[in-house]
Amino acid sequence: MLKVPEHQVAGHIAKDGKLGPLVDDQGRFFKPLQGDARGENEAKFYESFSTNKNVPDHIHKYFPVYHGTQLVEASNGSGKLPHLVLEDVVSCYSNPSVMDVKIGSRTWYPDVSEEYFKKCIKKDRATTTVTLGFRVSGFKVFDHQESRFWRAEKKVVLSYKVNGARLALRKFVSSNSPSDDDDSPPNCAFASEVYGGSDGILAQLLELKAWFETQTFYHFNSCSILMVYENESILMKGGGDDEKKKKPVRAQVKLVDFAHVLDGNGVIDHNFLGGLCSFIKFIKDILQS
Ligand SMILES: Nc1ncnc2c1ncn2[C@@H]1O[C@H](COP(=O)(O)OP(=O)(O)OP(=O)(O)O)[C@@H](O)[C@H]1O
Ligand SMILES: O=P(O)(O)O[C@@H]1[C@H](O)[C@H](O)[C@@H](OP(=O)(O)O)[C@H](OP(=O)(O)O)[C@H]1O
Repeated sequence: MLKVPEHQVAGHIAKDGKLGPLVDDQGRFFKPLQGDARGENEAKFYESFSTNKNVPDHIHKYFPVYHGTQLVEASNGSGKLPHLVLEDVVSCYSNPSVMDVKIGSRTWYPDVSEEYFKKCIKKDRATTTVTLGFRVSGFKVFDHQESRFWRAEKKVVLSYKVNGARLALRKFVSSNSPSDDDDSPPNCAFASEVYGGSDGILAQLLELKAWFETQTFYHFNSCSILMVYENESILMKGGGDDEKKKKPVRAQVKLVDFAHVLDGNGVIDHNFLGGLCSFIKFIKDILQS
């Protein structure tokens, strides 16, 4: 039985009769192929990437596993539609905190229509895409004090300027109750466990950066970094039984949304690489502060 994903933080959402992704209980994420070139392009990317032997295994792990396409009953009631069948990257968590960050200082790319260019540049200028080389697209944090999720409001997220983006990255790893109009500064209680450490978010981003410094196969236009972790496992550390103490934090970085990936044609993806470097600097600053 397919259902609407509980932990989706951005993009097209399957509600109010709209077309959006679905998940099953086997850890698979079904993303409908958008009826235009975007769906076809994303499927083409996954076919190419999943069989590309030039991409090292330690890089493949930053992408959802691809299980082909399948006709399934669409969320908008329009009958069976082709869907990408992907690994549901949050299915192994019980209460995941999730953030989607769109990377790049532009989301448009050469040869798009005038209409698409205008739509993109408007949003790129209104958000931190142009100024920072990335923008937060959405996030949710598991609030332990209240034992429930807190979700950032989409219109607030899309209005972030530099300080808003910095604050969001701090809230994402804080244990004091988050809110959009909270005066108390985020305490960054989970920063060192989630962003830091030998297998934390920063280490993973640096591994990705090293690949982006040389890879010229693909240009990842308008693609997002998804960060996921479980704060429950951090809070349980140091107390409780041994099993709980051993539960790993499992902070993960995954790349998602490949509807606008182009062939790299032997050229470095400097739009993604530049955005990634800028994003890394923000994460480093939080760790150092
Ligand atoms: N493989 C996955 N596993 C779990 N969640 C995912 C996966 N892929 C995407 N998501 C969730 O869905 C959201 C939207 O994903 P994606 O960007 O691929 O969709 P989209 O509708 O093409 O978005 P946009 O409108 O920004 O182009 C992500 O922010 C994330 O929360
Ligand atoms: O950031 P938001 O507010 O969620 O807005 C969406 C986001 O900009 C997507 O990147 C875009 O899809 P493309 O990048 O594929 O164009 C989508 O366009 P759409 O609504 O025309 O699908 C927007 O709705």
